[in-house]
Amino acid sequence: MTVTKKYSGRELYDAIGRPKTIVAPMVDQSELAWRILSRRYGAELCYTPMFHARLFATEQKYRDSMWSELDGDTERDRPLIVQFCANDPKILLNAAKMVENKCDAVDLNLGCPQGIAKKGKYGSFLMEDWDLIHSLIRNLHDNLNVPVTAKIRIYDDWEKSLKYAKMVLDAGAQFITVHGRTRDMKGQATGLANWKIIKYLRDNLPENQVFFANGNILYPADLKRCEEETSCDAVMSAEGNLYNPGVFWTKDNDVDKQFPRVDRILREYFEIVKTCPGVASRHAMKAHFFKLLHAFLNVHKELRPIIGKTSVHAHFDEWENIVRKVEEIVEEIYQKSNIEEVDVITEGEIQSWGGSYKEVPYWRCQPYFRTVDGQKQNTRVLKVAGQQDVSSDAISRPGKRRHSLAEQEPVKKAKEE
Ligand SMILES: Cc1cc2nc3c(=O)[nH]c(=O)nc-3n(C[C@H](O)[C@H](O)[C@H](O)COP(=O)(O)O)c2cc1C
Repeated sequence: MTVTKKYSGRELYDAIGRPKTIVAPMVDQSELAWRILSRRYGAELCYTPMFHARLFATEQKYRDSMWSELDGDTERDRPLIVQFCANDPKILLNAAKMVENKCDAVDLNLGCPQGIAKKGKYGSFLMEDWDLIHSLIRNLHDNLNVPVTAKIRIYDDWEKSLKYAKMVLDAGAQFITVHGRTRDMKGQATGLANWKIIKYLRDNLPENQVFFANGNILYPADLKRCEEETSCDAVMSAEGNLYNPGVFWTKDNDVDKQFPRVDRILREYFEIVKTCPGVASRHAMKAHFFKLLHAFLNVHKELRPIIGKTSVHAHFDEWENIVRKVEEIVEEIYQKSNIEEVDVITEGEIQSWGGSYKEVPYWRCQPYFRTVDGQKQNTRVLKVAGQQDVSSDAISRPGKRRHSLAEQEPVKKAKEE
């Protein structure tokens, strides 16, 4: 069936309110509850985690584990783009048809760099087979009621990257997201995303093309910097959003929105999880607790094993105890300390990626930095809390971060392939 009228990219972008801030597709992490929370903190468009098209199309159990009746809900979960990995146009279409009335577009994952994606031939391992990519996108473009979009990685070769992006658009992709890393930039070799090539692609694609940039967002201020440096329509964040949902808050400099207190955000998130049907939001909960509390747990280490051993299937009361404990600890911090003096977000030195480092108290959400030696983390934050002082040299560039989850989670989910 050929669809007679559906939005072009620019029409769709306008129709969904010209979003500027985007929650990236993240396996096990951009599920319904997280999206609802992120939207409250400034995310204007969200992607689902990558769903495996064949499993989604053929296995009810898999589908139920990924998708609930509230996903794509017009009140709470839009605008929404559903992402699939696939290598068979018919199967992809079958999967996409199942969600086409519950989302604003369907995205093809062309970025997963995992070994499992290599084995199953999907994600970034389709980069060797442009004909297949073309037919995957074209078939959706011709037959789906909603537009198709694509998220790509780059090649080392800028010209090849440009030809590649043009091919993806020629096939029918209406939005293109460029993650400014090559397929080999993963694990220890993740490195910095290259905004210059993102800009190069932007400049050499049709002016009207809806274009999103992805990579290296740590602070709200990085969003504007990225937009200016790449001329993109909107900026997508994955890790920055996971460690601090406030990363998308740009309306004002409200510290409570940009760097939320961990006790408050944890409570807010937990209450949202309780309202979400299906299992995906529950399954993702433990990982979200750890990330939201990352800096906090470096100080209150005693909570780590408690969270670690609490099952995602445990009664909510067990999780409630953890949330309460965090609330008590932060309450105590505010009672004991002269918070006026320490609870200040100050600008640090300019880092080599171009942004400025901020000193954020450990009881507030903040980006995750790994140190050069991989041993100590968030040492600057501890310094603010008066517990430790270290040289700024101990802080690595964001490029030293390892996207361990980015690399591992898709393996877990897609291992049936
Ligand atoms: C936990 C996690 C899961 C991810 N899962 C997906 C995914 O399902 N689909 C996808 O296209 N990219 C996935 N990615 C990659 C991100 O969407 C993003 O392209 C990458 O992390 C770079 O953005 P960042 O620098 O803001 O983290 C994942 C990343 C993380 C951290």
